[in-house]
Order: sequence, then structure tokens, then C-alpha cells
Amino acid sequence: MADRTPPLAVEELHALVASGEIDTVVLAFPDMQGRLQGKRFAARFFLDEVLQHGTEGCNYLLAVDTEMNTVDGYAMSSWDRGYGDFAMHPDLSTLRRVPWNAGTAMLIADLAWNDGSPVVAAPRQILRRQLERLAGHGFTAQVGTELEFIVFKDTYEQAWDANYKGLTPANQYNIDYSVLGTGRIEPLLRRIRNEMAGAGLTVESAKGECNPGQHEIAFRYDDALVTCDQHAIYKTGAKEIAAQEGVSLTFMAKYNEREGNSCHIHLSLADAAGDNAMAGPDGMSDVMRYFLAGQLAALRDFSLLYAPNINSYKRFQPGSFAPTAVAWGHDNRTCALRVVGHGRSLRFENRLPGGDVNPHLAVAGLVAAGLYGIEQKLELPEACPGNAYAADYAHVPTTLREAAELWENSPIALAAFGEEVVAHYRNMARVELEAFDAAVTDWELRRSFERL
Ligand SMILES: NC(=O)CC[C@H](N)C(=O)O
Repeated sequence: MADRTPPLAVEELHALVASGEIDTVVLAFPDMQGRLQGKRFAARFFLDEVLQHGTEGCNYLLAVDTEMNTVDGYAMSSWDRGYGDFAMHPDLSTLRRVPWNAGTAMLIADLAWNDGSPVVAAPRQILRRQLERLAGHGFTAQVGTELEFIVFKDTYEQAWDANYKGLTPANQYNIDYSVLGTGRIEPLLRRIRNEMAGAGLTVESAKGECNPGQHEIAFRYDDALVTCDQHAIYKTGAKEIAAQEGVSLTFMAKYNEREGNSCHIHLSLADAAGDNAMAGPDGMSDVMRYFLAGQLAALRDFSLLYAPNINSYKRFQPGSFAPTAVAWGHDNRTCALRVVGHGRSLRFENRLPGGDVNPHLAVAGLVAAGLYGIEQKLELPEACPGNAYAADYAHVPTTLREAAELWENSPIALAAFGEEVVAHYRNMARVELEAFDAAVTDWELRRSFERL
């Protein structure tokens, strides 16, 4: 914990603003895509006004597509409703410095309607609700997310102008665990590690990965909400730092036909005493067995939360280390669910999510699935002892369309999240599918232009 800079106290922020060290405060919330949306405030205005009263943002921020187009089908936000505001209330426990932006501090906001009621379809609210249900059973969720990304020597602007074709990855070959390979971009990785530590995240390590230019930085697990907020801050910050360094990096799930970018999510349960409730006298506790059985039972229904984009589903290829089988195993990387650690560190890893995942939604899914297992006392099937890619298990959904249909018709999703949330995210998938169906891709041009 030595490298952990505690999040700032409000009194410290007052002092830093008075001394001129901090002049800017960012207030942002995670949107449906998991991006941080909000405003940069003059620090004095933030302290005088926003700290007490919050601020507002257009409620279309939870009803646009990835490209910020206004799209229809959302009950809470539309042209018919005038695209009004919702309120953004700073969560003081998230106050921190932003070392990669000079003179800047940041907070995460919770969203509320003008009458003070929560915006139930907001990802942070969805997670809070599931964590409250979990607390009702006497547990807190301890979570770690492991994001992979690919670094290119091109700037974001060059990459955009080149239509993302012919980019130069930061490494030319597979550098999985290669110290030499990570050394090539250590100045970038070091900045990201150290500046994330300065923002209050606890960095553990960086390692190389398989796809040329692919890397992973690992952070210490924490309470679920803390980890999810930090995940969003890290993704934003890593891209900002890359841009400052004149390079680009992507967390997209499947950049090309080689290895995708995963975001494995680890979860364990702590009881009131802070002990790991997943550990039992002879390995896994009953609670863990129910919780894991719930993961299996809801995995297909909740895939929309773990793999929210068209592109997400392209990772799920046999032999890719990304899962295809709805199965669990002891330290078995061929399964969607991998049980790792022992005693205090016993936990499971869900290997479905890619780097494009919205962490608040995915972790809400893991908690809801686990609670389903606990409440139904589901029996855990046998562990997969070998190669799950080659065995006869149910398959994870292969397309966003399949996942959206499973989600929409899921009694488990309806009971856990309620009608408004189910409909909201079903609509998000519909919008993406319609946009994709309307697009003519370079794949079609290459196959069809001359040859057909
Ligand atoms: N570290 C790994 O297991 C590799 C994961 C792989 N990159 C994926 O997309 O799932």
C-alpha cells in the first residue's frame, strides 16, 4: 500500500486552491459506454458553488450512441421530453488529484432528477443498487479489473485520419511477459503507473501481452464501487497520457484478428469482519458455491453487461484465451469462470469482459448473478478439468443480437434490475445493431467489389 496516495480531503483541496496549486476541478460520471462525461470547473467556482449544490448536465448523456447521436427509444430522455437536465452531485469520497493534467483535481458524480430521486438507469446507480442488495446479505464485493490495451506509435489524430489502417504498433512481435518488450515503451508505462498512483490508485505491475503493442497494467483490488470508478479514471487517464506522449492506445475488445483486449474481472466477498466469505474449511464455502453457480446460470442472460458492443463478441474464439464455454474450473483459463487463489485470496475471475466493458454495469451483473445463486441455493456443477473449448458446454452468445435477446427475455435480469434498466440497455443494443446493419464495411467491399 506504500505507493497509495489517499484521495484528497476537501480541506486539502481548499488549501491547494488557496495556494494556487489546484486551479481546475473535473466533475464527471460514467456514461452507458463507461466513459467519463462532465465538466472542468474553475476550482474557486467549484468550491463556492458546485461542492454544495452540484451541477447539471443534459440528460441525453445517458441516451446517445457512442458517437453522441441523439437516438430514439429511451423512456427517460428524448426530444418529446425536451432533453432536459439531470443533477450531478459530487461524491466526496472520490476526490483526487489528476497528475497528468496540470493543477487539476477530480471527482465522480452521482446523478439525480430535479426532485432528488436517483437516475436508476445510470451505471453507477445500477451498481449501487446491487451492492445494497449484497449488503443486505451481509457481504461487500471486493473487485479487481484487468485491462489490456494496444499501443501504437501513431497519434490519435493520425490514426483517425488513416481510418485506423496501417498503424504502427509499439512492438513488432508477441512480447507476453517480455521485460525487453515492455522496456520499449517503459517511459509511457512508467508515466501511466506513477500518475495513476498519484491519482490514488494502487498500481501492482505492468506486463507485455501477445498482440504486437499489447500491454496490461494491474491495480490492486478494492471495494467494488471504488474499483469501478478507478477503472473509468484509469482508462481516461491512460488515453490522455498516451495523447500527451504523441502515441495512441486502444482498449477495444478486438482490434484485429489477433488476440483481443480482455478485462478479466476478479471478485470475492468480504463478510462483516472483513474475512473472505468465499473460503471454507475445505476450500470453497457454500456461499461461494452458490455465488459461482449463479454466475453460470446468468452468464448468457447477462452477457450484454459483460460484452456490450458488436465488436465485443469477436474475442470469443476457441484457443484465444477468451472464453467460449459457459463453464468454470480451478485455475483453468479455457473456462469463462476461473477460480483462483486460496484462503484469504480465494476468488473467481469472469473472463468474458473485454477492454470495452462498462465496469459498473459488469460488476452489477456479477453481483446480481451471485445473489441469484445465493437466493435460489443453486447447485454448482462439476468443475471443468480440461480444455473447455473442446468440451460440450453451453456457448457464450456469439453476437450482440443474441445477447440482447437473452437479456430482454431474462426473468433473472428483470427481477434483479427492474423493467426500466432492462429496457434502457436493450435499447442501447438495438441502436448499436441498427447502426451496424446500416453500415457498409471494408470487409464487404474487399469481398464484393470486384469478385462478386
Ligand atoms: N491474459 C490472457 O489470458 C489473455 C486474454 C486475451 N487477450 C483475451 O482477449 O481474452
